[in-house]
Amino acid sequence: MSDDRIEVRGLTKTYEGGDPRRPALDGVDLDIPRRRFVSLIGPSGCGKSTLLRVIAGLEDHDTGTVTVFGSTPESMCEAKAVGLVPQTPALLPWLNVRRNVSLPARVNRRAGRGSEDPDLLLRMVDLEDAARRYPHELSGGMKQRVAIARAFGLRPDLLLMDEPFSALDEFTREALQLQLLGLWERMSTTVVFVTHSVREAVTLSDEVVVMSARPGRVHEVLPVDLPRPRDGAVVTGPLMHALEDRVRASLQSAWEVGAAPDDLVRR
Ligand SMILES: Nc1ncnc2c1ncn2[C@@H]1O[C@H](COP(=O)(O)OP(=O)(O)OP(=O)(O)O)[C@@H](O)[C@H]1O
Repeated sequence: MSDDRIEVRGLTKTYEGGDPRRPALDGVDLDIPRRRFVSLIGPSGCGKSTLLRVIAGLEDHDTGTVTVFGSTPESMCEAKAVGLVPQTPALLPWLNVRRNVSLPARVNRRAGRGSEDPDLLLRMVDLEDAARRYPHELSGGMKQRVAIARAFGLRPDLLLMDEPFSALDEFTREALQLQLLGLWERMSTTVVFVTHSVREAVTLSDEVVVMSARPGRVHEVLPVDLPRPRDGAVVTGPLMHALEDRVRASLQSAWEVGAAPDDLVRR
């Protein structure tokens, strides 16, 4: 057990009422060192969200072990050391943007943790001018920026993000990716990011974890040796395209594993 990484060993999980021959997770092994940005990608239903929720301490598992920087997921969760950004931002509708973003400061004071200056966070996601607006007055992209700023406000040791940009148009998505990287570089948080976009996974990550369905487990971990910052020249360069092709090929072979007859898969 190490305090400088997330360690997942032999993790299995079958949901109540689910078919025991088709666990959501079936022997997941994974190491994520502290301060890395790691993306999970894989076919629909391969268990990405389930893995995220188990690491977050929000979901039980059946067998195997999960330790997050030397602690259990549940104790990390209780200590407010883990943040979760879901696909749909859950903002408090009766609080304006600034008060939504400053909410963690109050929670953190109770948990004895420091927190980040809300005005700095709003600047970093380019929302200073919207500080007094209410959630119903914001676009989808703005709401997600508020949710991300708020999540970083907790100064979490670990931030788990479940397809946070999937509902956004491509232009907004790319702008938010850059803002997210800016926050991550400043806060040195460990980020685990679920996405269906190969380009997004490669743009953001130090490593891309490709998962297979049936069995739901790690198929391959691909390092992303692109320089940072990931500016225009980097994300349009030949190395970027080569890495995207590499991830696509891995996804294809992960998909072929999932498409194999059950008796072969489970042998
Ligand atoms: N609450 C639940 N109850 C029962 N089964 C569930 C539940 N949540 C997920 N599952 C099942 O577990 C498996 C993995 O689901 P999960 O949502 O983790 O996959 P995913 O890779 O995140 O999928 P997607 O990419 O479509 O979001 C699927 O077969 C799904 O139907």
